[in-house]
Amino acid sequence: MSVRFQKMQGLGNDFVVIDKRHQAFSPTLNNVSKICDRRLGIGCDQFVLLDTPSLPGADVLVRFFNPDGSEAGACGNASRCVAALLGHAPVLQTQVGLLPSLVTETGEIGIDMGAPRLGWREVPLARETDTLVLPLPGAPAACSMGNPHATFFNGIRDAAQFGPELEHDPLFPERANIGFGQIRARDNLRLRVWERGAGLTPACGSGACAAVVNGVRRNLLDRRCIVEMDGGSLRIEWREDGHVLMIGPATLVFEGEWPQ
Ligand SMILES: N[C@H](CCC[C@H](N)C(=O)O)C(=O)O
Repeated sequence: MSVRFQKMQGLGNDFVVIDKRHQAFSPTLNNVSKICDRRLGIGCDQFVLLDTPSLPGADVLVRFFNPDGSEAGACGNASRCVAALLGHAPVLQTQVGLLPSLVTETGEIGIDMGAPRLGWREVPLARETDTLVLPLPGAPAACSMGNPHATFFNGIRDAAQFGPELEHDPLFPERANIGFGQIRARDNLRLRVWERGAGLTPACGSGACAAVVNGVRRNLLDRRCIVEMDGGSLRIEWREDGHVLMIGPATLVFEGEWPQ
C-alpha cells in the first residue's frame, strides 16, 4: 500500500512531506533514511511529517527528521514549505510551540520562528558556558531556535572541512548545526551551514535565524538582516518582542506515491 508525498524546496534545501492525517504512515529510522536517500529513495535534506495537532490554535502538527533518523525541533525552510503547501497562512505546531505563518504581497512565506533560547542548558551545552563566546577555536556563539546552532563569524570557507568534527564536539550533547558566517554589512550576512544529521545544505532557515540572533548579540549585525546562502537569501528580523521572523520562498517541486 503506497503513501502520497510532496517534494518541496526552499532555497534548494529540500524536503519530502507526508501528511499522515489522511493516510497511514509511521516514521521509523529505516523508512525515514530510505526516503531521504538520493539513490535508493526519493531524496531530501529532511523528511517532514504532518499530523493532527494537539494545541489549540494550531492547524497542523509538523515533525522534522534528518536523513540519519534524528528528529529536529525546528526547520525553517521546511516550515515555509508546509505553510505554502497548506495555504491560508496556517499556524504550525512544532516542538517549540505554535509558529504562525504569513504570505507577503510577492508570494513569499513568512514564519514567526518564536524566540531564541540563549542559555547554555537550552542550546544545550554539556557544561555551564557563556553562549556568546564558546570555548572553541574561532570562538563561535550559540543559541537554540528549537534546535542547537553554533555560529562562527570568521568566513564561510571552512564549512565542509570543519563542520563534521564540530557537529560532534563533546560541548554539544545533542550535536549541533554549525554556521559559518562572513559579515558583509551590519544588515547583510553571507552564511553556510553544516547541518546536524544532514551535512552541508544549500540553505538553512533556522541556521539563518540563529546566525542573526548571535550576530546581534555580538553587536556585529542589525536586527533586520539579509542572510545570503548558497541557495539564495532570506530576510530575517529579530524583533523587539523577542521573536524571529523569517521570510523567503517555498516551492512545490512534484508529488508522488511512495510504496511502503
Ligand atoms: N534545514 C533546516 C534545519 C534542519 C536542522 C536539522 N539539521 C537539525 O538537526 O537541527 C532549516 O531550514 O532550518
